[in-house]
This record gives sequence, structure tokens and C-alpha cells, in this order.
Amino acid sequence: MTNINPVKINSKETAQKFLDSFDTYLFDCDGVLWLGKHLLPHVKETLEFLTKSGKQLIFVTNNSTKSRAAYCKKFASFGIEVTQDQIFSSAYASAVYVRDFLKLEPGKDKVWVCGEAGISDELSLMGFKSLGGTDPRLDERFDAEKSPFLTNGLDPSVRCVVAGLDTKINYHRLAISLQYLQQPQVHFVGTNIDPTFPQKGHIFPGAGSVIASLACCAGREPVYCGKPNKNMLDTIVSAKKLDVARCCMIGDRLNTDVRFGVDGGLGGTLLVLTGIETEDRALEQNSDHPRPKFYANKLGDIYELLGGH
Ligand SMILES: O=C(O)[C@H](O)[C@H](O)COP(=O)(O)O
Ligand SMILES: [Mg+2]
Repeated sequence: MTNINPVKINSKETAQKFLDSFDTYLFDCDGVLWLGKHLLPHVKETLEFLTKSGKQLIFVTNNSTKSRAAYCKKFASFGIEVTQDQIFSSAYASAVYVRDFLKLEPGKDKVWVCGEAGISDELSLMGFKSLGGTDPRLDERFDAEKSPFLTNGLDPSVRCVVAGLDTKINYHRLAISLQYLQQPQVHFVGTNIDPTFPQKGHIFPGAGSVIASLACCAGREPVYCGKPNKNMLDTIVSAKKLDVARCCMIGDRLNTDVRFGVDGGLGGTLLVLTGIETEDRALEQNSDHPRPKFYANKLGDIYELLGGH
């Protein structure tokens, strides 16, 4: 844990020091760039300013509800051009884990998904068939005598359950996911630990809370693949051939984003206060999370302080 007090970016000098310290910025999304459908102030201008300043931009989200391709569309809806190879998500990290660490066989081994399309889409890109997820039959009120997932029997090809944020979570989804998790040979993967999910004016339950309910009834813990898991950062560093000393992770949550950057040995971290954390939390010395090197009220302050309008 660093004893150096976090530096607030609230002047032209601190903003310039921040800009000069790094070549690559890894951006968290929820709570940093946007809150749901609402783009935060001067985000587009800041990203454009950093690009014009010769910086590399990478986006690293724990939100597994969308695939990287779907995130490109979300960026485009805000008039921000981002290519798929700039985006890394917890859904993608989980699919990589299923393929490369669990070494499941595409076309043979199937995955039960308790989560949204982002997970099944990324698994599908790797050749894995997934069951559950957004299947509309799971929206039906659960009846053990009538659920097609029980009356037709469990699928013996399922070798893994991947669970993530699911805004349509219900007893039906939990009940069938549990049937698969009661089989010890079925692996349990969680996309991310985030207990809450920041939206405009509200904090809602996050993936971590959905996954925790499954872990509780199954009596077993998943392997988590999103931030702050170092495998996720290693995938990004090797894919983009990064010099970690010249990289900065920009996030809104201390125990995922800031820990991801600090544990990953990045040159620095910036905590913005538009999502989960407060200024007091940014400054407190607490063993359950590292402190950021920098912090700011919002990402757009960088643009506003360095000559933006
Ligand atoms: O509940 C979740 O999955 C997270 O709160 C949310 O999606 C985090 O996304 P991020 O801030 O990493 O973009
Ligand atoms: Mg966030």
C-alpha cells in the first residue's frame, strides 16, 4: 500500500503532470465514461484530446452484459470511434479463461450461462455453444414440474457455468444454474466481483451480488476473471505490447480498477469520483484497497484544465 498521498488533478499543472507521465491510458467504463446511457461531461472531448496528444487508449470493463462488438456500437452511439481490439471486457476474459485455462473443447464442451448476451456472444466467437443466458424460456415463472431445462434433463455436455451481471435474474435462472453447479466436475467461473453497478442517480446490484447468491446456494466459490485478476491484465499487456511503467489505469472503484493497476505494476492509477467512490475513500489508508496515485472529480477535468472550453 503506497504511503504517498493521492494527488488531486484540479489545476493545469497537475493535469499536465498527469498527461506527461503516461503513454497509454486504460479506461474503466461504467462510472468513468458513462452511467448507463448517460455519457459523463467532456468524456468525448477528453478522449479526442488524449488521442491528439499521441496517447494510446484501451478500454477495460468488468461489465459482461455486452460483447466487445456491442461496446463498439455503444461508443459509436456517443459519436466516439473505438475499434474492437481496443476493448477488453470481463466477458471476453472469462471466455479466454474457458478456452485457454480450462481448455474446454469448442464444438464438444458446452457452457451454461447465468448472465447476459455479452458472455454467450464472446463464448460463441471462440466456438463454444452456451445454454441458458438470454433464453426467453428462463423468463417464465419457475415450476420444477414444467421447466424445460429440467423436464428435458440437464445437458451432459455442459462442463462449465459462467455467471455475471444479469438484469433479468430470477429464481428460474438461479435454480437451473444450481443444478449444474451441484455437479463437481462442472467448473464455476464468475466474470467479476463488483457488488454494485453505478447508474445515473442510483447504485444498483452488481455482478458480484448475482454471483454471490449462486456461490451461496452451491456452497462453492467461482474463479473470477475480470479486474483485478492479473490474467486479464497480462492478456492486455501481451496483446498490446505495453510498457506497464508508462500505463495508467483510470477507474471509479478502488478494489477492482485501482487494485488492477497497482497489483499489475502500472505506472499509475487515476480514481474518478463519478462512480462508486468518494474523496474520503480515495484518501483513506485501508488494508482492503490500495490508494490511487491521482484522483479527480471527473475524467472531463483533464480536458477542461488543459485548455478545453
Ligand atoms: O456489476 C457489474 O458488473 C459492474 O458494476 C459493472 O458492470 C462494472 O463495469 P466497469 O465499471 O468495470 O466498466
Ligand atoms: Mg467502473
